[in-house]
Amino acid sequence: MGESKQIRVGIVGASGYGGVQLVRLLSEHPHADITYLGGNSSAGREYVEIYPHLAVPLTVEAVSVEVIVNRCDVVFLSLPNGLACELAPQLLARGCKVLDLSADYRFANLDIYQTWYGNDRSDAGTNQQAVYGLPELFGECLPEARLVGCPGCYPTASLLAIAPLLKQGLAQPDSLIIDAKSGTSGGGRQAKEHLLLAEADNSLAAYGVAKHRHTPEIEQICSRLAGREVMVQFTPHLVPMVRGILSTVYANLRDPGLVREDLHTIYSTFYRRSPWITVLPTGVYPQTKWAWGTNRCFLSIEVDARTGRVIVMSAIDNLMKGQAGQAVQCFNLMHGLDQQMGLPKQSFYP
Ligand SMILES: NC(=O)C1=CN([C@@H]2O[C@H](COP(=O)(O)OP(=O)(O)OC[C@H]3O[C@@H](n4cnc5c(N)ncnc54)[C@H](OP(=O)(O)O)[C@@H]3O)[C@@H](O)[C@H]2O)C=CC1
Ligand SMILES: CC(=O)N[C@@H](CCC(=O)OP(=O)(O)O)C(=O)O
Repeated sequence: MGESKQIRVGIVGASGYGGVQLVRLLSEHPHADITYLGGNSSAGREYVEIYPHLAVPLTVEAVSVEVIVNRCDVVFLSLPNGLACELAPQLLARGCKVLDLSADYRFANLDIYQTWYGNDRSDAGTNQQAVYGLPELFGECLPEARLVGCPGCYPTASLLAIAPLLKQGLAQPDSLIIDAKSGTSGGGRQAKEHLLLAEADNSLAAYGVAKHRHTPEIEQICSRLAGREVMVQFTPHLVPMVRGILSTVYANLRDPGLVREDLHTIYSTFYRRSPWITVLPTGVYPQTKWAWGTNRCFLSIEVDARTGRVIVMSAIDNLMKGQAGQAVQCFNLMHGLDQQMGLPKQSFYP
């Protein structure tokens, strides 16, 4: 039974791509009232001026902890990395729950965060309280959570593909190779040269090879699942499309005698209580377009009997299951609500 009262929510970073998804979803959520929108360069602007199609009658305000804690029960921080770790300790101390969409609260070990993100931190105590917001793996921690570190988009797609392999000991952990592709909205709304239409369109390239900051995030959770240190090979690519991630994972099977039907049964059982995960029929491979605008993750499992490798394909919308949709799923579970509440189930197609 969920809470029946309305929950007062704030969104900081409301003008960004994550922020606008949150406004879209939460303005239609039956148990949420948006009471605060925060920003930096957009502060002082009417939200309808920034996003006329949403017709939300609020003004973006400069960030003020005092105002947020007076007006909100929960706040979503959809900000560049390194800002949430300044705000969250103050918000939590004043009784406001926090869902952070950046990387600030994704790492149990802050040394790893500091190595990869370079920000100095003085909030180790706060960081210890954070729950990694991937409900299909850690959902049981969410009802008690006051601080959620929502996962990155590539880690979400990749970990949902990998989890059954490691949790059930089906694959050799150090053989994991992740080849992932993202649409350009993954880079956010801020102007960046490589995301200009003339640069990104009609072209395909890898980036961050052997050094992308989602590598340690994926490794941290793989290590938890495998019960020992795991390293992965992760290569992201930029695709000339707006939304979507397709993550293709390769691993050596411990038992090369397994066939795809066995793995299909194992994955279907593993995700039997996960309404946002669809394990596709054998031989059907996912398209990012099937997840567009929804919180769904489509998985497909194949085995190459010649090499003894399993190949798992995972498709999500990076702005939904990879970001704002997943944050709303976590918000629901934090408040005893149905995890599907306020989240679209069917995509546009074509
Ligand atoms: N895009 C994606 O697919 C995913 C992104 N993420 C993470 O989510 C977070 C948000 O990403 P995204 O929405 O793409 O980013 P955007 O660049 O689209 O938006 C960033 C937002 O942060 C605000 N902001 C920046 N600096 C400040 C500041 N000093 N004070 C207050 N507000 C500030 C901006 O406000 P203003 O316009 O007013 O300056 C803007 O609203 C990032 O940490 C990102 O890594 C996670 C998963 C997926
Ligand atoms: C296409 C593209 O540029 N994608 C982004 C992923 C954004 C994200 O989720 O990164 P955080 O860990 O900072 O939240 C990137 O590769 O940096």
